[in-house]
Amino acid sequence: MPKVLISDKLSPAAVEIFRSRGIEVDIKTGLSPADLRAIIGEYDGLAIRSATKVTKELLDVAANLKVVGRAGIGVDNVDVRSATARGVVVMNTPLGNTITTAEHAIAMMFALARQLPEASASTKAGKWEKNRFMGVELTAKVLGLIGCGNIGSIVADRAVGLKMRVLAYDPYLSEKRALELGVEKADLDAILARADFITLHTPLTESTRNILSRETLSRTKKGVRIINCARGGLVDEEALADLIKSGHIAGAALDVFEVEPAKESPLFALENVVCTPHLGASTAEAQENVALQVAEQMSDFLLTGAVTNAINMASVSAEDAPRLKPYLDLCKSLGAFAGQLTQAREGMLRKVTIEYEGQAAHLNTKPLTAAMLAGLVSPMMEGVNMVNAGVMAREHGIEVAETVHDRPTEYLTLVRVTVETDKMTRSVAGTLFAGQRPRIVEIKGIKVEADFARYMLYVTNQDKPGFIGRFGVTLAEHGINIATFHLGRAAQGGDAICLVSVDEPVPEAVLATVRGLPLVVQATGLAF
Ligand SMILES: NC(=O)c1ccc[n+]([C@@H]2O[C@H](COP(=O)([O-])OP(=O)(O)OC[C@H]3O[C@@H](n4cnc5c(N)ncnc54)[C@H](O)[C@@H]3O)[C@@H](O)[C@H]2O)c1
Ligand SMILES: O=C(O)[C@H](O)COP(=O)(O)O
Repeated sequence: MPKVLISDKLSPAAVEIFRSRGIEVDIKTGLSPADLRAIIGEYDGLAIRSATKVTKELLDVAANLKVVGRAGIGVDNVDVRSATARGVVVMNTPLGNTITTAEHAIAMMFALARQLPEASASTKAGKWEKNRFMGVELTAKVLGLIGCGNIGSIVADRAVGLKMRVLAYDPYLSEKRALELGVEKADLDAILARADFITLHTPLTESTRNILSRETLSRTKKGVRIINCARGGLVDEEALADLIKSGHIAGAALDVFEVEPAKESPLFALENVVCTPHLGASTAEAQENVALQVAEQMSDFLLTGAVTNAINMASVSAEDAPRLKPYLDLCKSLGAFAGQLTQAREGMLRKVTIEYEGQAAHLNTKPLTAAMLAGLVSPMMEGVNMVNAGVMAREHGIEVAETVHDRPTEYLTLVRVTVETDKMTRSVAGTLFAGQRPRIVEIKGIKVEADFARYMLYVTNQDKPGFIGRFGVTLAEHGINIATFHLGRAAQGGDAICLVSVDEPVPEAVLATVRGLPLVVQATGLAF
């Protein structure tokens, strides 16, 4: 039974889902990195929010970990690169808290415009300072959005409802989408120059880090108010504090900070600054949504192989997962077959072409290609699986091409892999027998029909009398029992192949003897 650790505060809905799906779950929040490292080896899944840091050091000792599920959006607390390298799927819940976070940004805008926190504190202190708190109206003001994805779009929608004019800066925002949202597509300079309020809704990346820097902040319209409910690090906090003190910026509302938990900041002492402790996603509704979603997604993955909302792997829907399962086995085995032959012949792998024909051409081929690559490169690289095979292949300079054929095929369904090295090109094709059982049907264009077996021996030879007898006797002399025996040839008297399944691995010394037999071109032992 898979075992999952919940290491941040998640709605109890998650626990219920895991348990109802038969997954063992432990809840241990607030662990130190060392304590988490000490126990992570026990778990197949780790469910987190933003507090747990999934570092390379943690992943290095997470021997059984298969999936990290982020109940929320941002995965900047996860070393996705290291997770991918270790073959761990990282998934998030991209829509569960978007409305709640957009509402927090709007709430922050109102709080800033009317100085609600200070007014409330002053009133509760019995001061009744009616003349101190003069606000500004939002109607007809310009709101500048930096980032107009899921959350930015909802903020835009609400702001349009408030009769604000909305400018949006987002390199991926199309004119059509801007029109639909009722926003004006703008560049960053236009936002800096024209916006009365600027709100950030991008992830923290190399291109967005410090997007509101001292330099860009100093080019904002005088009296602008800044809202950040996205990520700390998007705004230079020190520069922001200086420009508020100088009177150029009228105020700021921050839910996120460069260092969290934020215990001190030059901004905390300022009147026109509203701060919340990363509460953007903190509503009962959003937390229920993300907890349910992450638990469903992680359970589906651990129990059925379905992949939803993964950052580092192609999706496999719950509906597709059972249909793809035999194909994943077929592709992994075909890849392993081609990979073991290629390794044996010591050519540098340059290019892999994967062709899908018949029923296979109508499937979600991305995971199938990933499984094929995993099988193919695993004889050459350690720790490869479907998550990291593509990255590993790319890192080793292997070009990967995928072709889907819409043409009649002899088989109901067919997958072919062609491997090019600097010495040769070789292809292997397979089908599913009775829709379930992976079967090899072609090697190097030569027809052959064989099931995959745990141990196999692949021999190429000249099609002349005498080979089969000597080969059988050689194996018998070494006590190797042949379970199945399959032959194929390109033409009478031409190149021939022989694929046998055996009950145990064929020792290298026996392979050497087989290679020395008359008519044998090469012999390779295979394990699946
Ligand atoms: N405060 C919170 O509790 C809270 C809650 C949820 C999400 N968030 C954060 O909000 C951010 C946005 O979330 P989302 O769901 O809208 O993500 P999203 O991926 O739907 O949208 C992000 C948008 O940013 C745009 N973008 C990327 N680089 C950009 C750049 N250099 N300049 C301008 N735009 C750029 C993208 O094109 C995309 O449209 C994330 O970082 C997320 O972690 C915070
Ligand atoms: O990216 C997110 O989803 C938000 O930052 C929410 O973070 P939290 O789950 O820690 O509240």
